[in-house]
Amino acid sequence: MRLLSTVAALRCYLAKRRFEIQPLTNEKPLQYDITARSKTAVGLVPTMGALHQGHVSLIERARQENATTIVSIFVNPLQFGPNEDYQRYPRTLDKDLQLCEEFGVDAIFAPSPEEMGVIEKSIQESIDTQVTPPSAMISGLCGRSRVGHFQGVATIVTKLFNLVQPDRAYFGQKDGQQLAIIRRLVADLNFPIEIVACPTVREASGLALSSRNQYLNAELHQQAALLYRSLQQAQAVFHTGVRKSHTLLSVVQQEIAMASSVLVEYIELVEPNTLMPIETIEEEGMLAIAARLGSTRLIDNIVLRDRKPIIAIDGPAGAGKSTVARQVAAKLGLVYLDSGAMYRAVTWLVLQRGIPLDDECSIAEVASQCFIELTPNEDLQAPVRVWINGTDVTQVIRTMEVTSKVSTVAAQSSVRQALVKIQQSWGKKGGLVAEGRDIGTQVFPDAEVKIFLTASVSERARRRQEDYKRLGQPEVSLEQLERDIAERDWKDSNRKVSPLKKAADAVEIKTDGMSVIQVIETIVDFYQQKLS
Ligand SMILES: Nc1ncnc2c1ncn2[C@@H]1O[C@H](COP(=O)(O)OP(=O)(O)OP(=O)(O)O)[C@@H](O)[C@H]1O
Ligand SMILES: CC(C)(CO)[C@@H](O)C(=O)[O-]
Ligand code: BAL
Repeated sequence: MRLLSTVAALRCYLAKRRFEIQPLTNEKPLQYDITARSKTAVGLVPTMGALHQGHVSLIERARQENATTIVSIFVNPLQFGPNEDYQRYPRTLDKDLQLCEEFGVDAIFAPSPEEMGVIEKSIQESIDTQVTPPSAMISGLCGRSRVGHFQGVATIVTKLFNLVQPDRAYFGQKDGQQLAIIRRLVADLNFPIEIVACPTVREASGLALSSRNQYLNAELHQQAALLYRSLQQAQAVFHTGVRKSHTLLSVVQQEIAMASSVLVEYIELVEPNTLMPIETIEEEGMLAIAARLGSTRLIDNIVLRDRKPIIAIDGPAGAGKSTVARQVAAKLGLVYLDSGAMYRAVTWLVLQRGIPLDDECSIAEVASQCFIELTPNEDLQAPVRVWINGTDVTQVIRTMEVTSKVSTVAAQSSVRQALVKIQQSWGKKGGLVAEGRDIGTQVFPDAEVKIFLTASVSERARRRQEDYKRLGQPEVSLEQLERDIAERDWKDSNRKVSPLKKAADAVEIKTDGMSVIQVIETIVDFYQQKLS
């Protein structure tokens, strides 16, 4: 692990690293490895140090998804107000280094304020260029008492993004307002960076881990657990069907009033992306709290979601995902989101327009402007009906030509980005069974049920041979099919964009020796157990 403290060293390290890890095109092991990481991606975990298990969860996620993981440690003066705890903030670099080493971080970037070009003053006193998020996002919640805080965060995060130029950056849901502001920053300033939100890690008492918990004495530490407990009380009331903001907020207020030493700064219910206050939860709401315990200011939040469940089914080619997903959806009265059909529809459009498959820029243009509709077919055995730009392509997307080109088109990052956006907009209300390579990891990381459907290479080769036989296609040897499948697995799990990966919280079903009906029953049982 490298410790880098200057911009020059960081840039040199990244340039070398990016050169060293160029993928070797002929390096294609026959062994299928779902734990393989994207070969060139860089993941950034921005922190202020005093690392704890919350940070470790971000690091672990970054390690899973990238070839290189960089942790930045910088107590940023710009985000502290004149009366805040900048001087007192815990600085534990030696311990942080040990922890990063233990969890496989590749490099730490720990610059001084001078190196970052910021004087040790608040944002109001800074004379340099600043990044100001939309005022509606920084004036409520923490922004009310921490004036200038989010300009300080946005400015330093922009600098870190420009310095590291990561493919992905990892932030905790605990700082929910920060997360929404950074997502907006990335969208508004067109940073080509994926923002990955990680769930809040908590102590057994429910208290969210925070570097500031060290400030609490034993008694306050115990009382601090009330923050999350009060949010959980409101969540329980929400689950009984209450949607009104004032009722949910008063549940939190009543609960928190039990501890005299907890001084509430705010309790608010906002839309999690725009941070606008909401009266009634239509789809989702972030219930957020900030409170003082003695001189320590703590924050926490919980996202309340009123949506029907989503089942995410991922797995390698030939595992039977589409057959299973369609029938699971029908059994449970959910909509089947056929992502394969969406990628086929874009492929059809590309071919129809005569665009060469290596003209990624023209394909990006087509994908980012297309309009796709899917409607379930009454007949369970028949495929979902698909329209692209108003043309019904249900039949034509099943031709050999589209079949042979779809994986090349689907591997292009612009295509995946465009389609993931559409899928996520459909998923807002839930009630879906979606199937693909990255549904549980990228498209719906908060899906209620995640299944990883797989089968051995030999089993999938055998099934494909049977399919070909049934369709009257020329016979292909099992060895050839096994080689093809292993190669496709390798490509799917090693591509830079949305690689095939089993989500950490997915249940694996290996279908060797199982009938389709048995697989469907297993998933339906699991769904019913999980949601009961
Ligand atoms: N308990 C946690 N679970 C998940 N992520 C967390 C947790 N605590 C902090 N993070 C995330 O770690 C990143 C760095 O946060 P930071 O270094 O400010 O730590 P912190 O513990 O939140 O400190 P503080 O509470 O003092 O602000 C942020 O993206 C933050 O959301
Ligand atoms: C994102 C961040 C590292 C910027 O200084 C900080 O706000 C934090 O630790 O959450
Ligand atoms: N948003 C976490 C860092 C801070 O409170 O300044």
